[in-house]
Amino acid sequence: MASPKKKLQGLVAATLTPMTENGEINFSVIGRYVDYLVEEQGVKSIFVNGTTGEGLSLSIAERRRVAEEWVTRGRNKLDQVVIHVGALSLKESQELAKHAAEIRADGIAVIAPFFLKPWNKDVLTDFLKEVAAAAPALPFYYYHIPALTGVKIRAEELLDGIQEKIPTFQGLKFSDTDLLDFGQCVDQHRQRQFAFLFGVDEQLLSALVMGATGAVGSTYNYLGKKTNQMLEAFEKKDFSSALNYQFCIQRFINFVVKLGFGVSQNKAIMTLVSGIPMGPPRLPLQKASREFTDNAEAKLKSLDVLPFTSLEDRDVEACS
Ligand SMILES: CC(=O)N[C@H](C=O)[C@@H](O)[C@H](O)[C@H](O)CO
Ligand SMILES: CC(=O)C(=O)O
Repeated sequence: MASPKKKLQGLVAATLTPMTENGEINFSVIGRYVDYLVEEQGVKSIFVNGTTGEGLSLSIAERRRVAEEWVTRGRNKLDQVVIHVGALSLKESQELAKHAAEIRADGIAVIAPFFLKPWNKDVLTDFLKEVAAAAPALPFYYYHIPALTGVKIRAEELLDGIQEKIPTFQGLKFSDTDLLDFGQCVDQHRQRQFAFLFGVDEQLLSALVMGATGAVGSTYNYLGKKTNQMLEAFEKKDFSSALNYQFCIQRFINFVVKLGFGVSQNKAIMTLVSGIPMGPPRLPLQKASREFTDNAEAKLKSLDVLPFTSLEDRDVEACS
């Protein structure tokens, strides 16, 4: 059984998968990427090969190599490296789970299969159980993202009795806006020491109120520092500061959502903010436009959330 050694908590960056202009994975920048997260963003845990990492658009061989590179580069620098091993094929998912254990990742996460779908809780649990069993020593997290998988089984229902079926079950990554469902997951399992990781970055403060123990998200790659300030304010019960930080983050996310925001745009923003080239996404995604990047840059500057912002760029929106 998985040792509930260290609980996954705080901010977890959902890593982007850097690519070269001709669409191959650019392994050479992953070391710099780790240092950037730790030193510039104060983010010490990562979630690899998920939505943001285009995990489902990579081959199994690529997913293995990407996972290996993050684990290797993150050694002695990162707290935890969780690998998303979800796939449509149970066999592939098991292979990836086993591999994650071999390379000594800190945990695995799985989304619901989304083409031929499980239609009820028991079938979904059976699938997850088979994957978890391929890595019996690794903490297992269910990754709930109904808008993308189309599997709308409520997390609260799924969690009911799950540890009896999946002894390594250790928590939930909840990427949905249904705070009734999320709150009931926390309420019903509080005593079990599960990790409740929220995945809608622009609403994290509401999830903290509901008992989230951490968060996994794409924007922590470049808004990690700002979000950490929100977490600190929340810890200190300084709710008005926490709300100011959340609103600041929301102003940015709301702005880019209106322009069209997803993995491609996250790659462009991360390249801009960190200076580390993330490259284009892989088809079926398309590279963000130059216009998007220019607009996002101007917005980040006006909000004063980034190191590159100079005082002259401040305006009334600036978040302090
Ligand atoms: C659908 C998706 O990619 N969700 C991410 C994590 O689950 C989030 O980090 C979002 O990118 C973020 O909340 C912005 O909407
Ligand atoms: C956001 C997230 O958790 C993912 O990219 O999978």
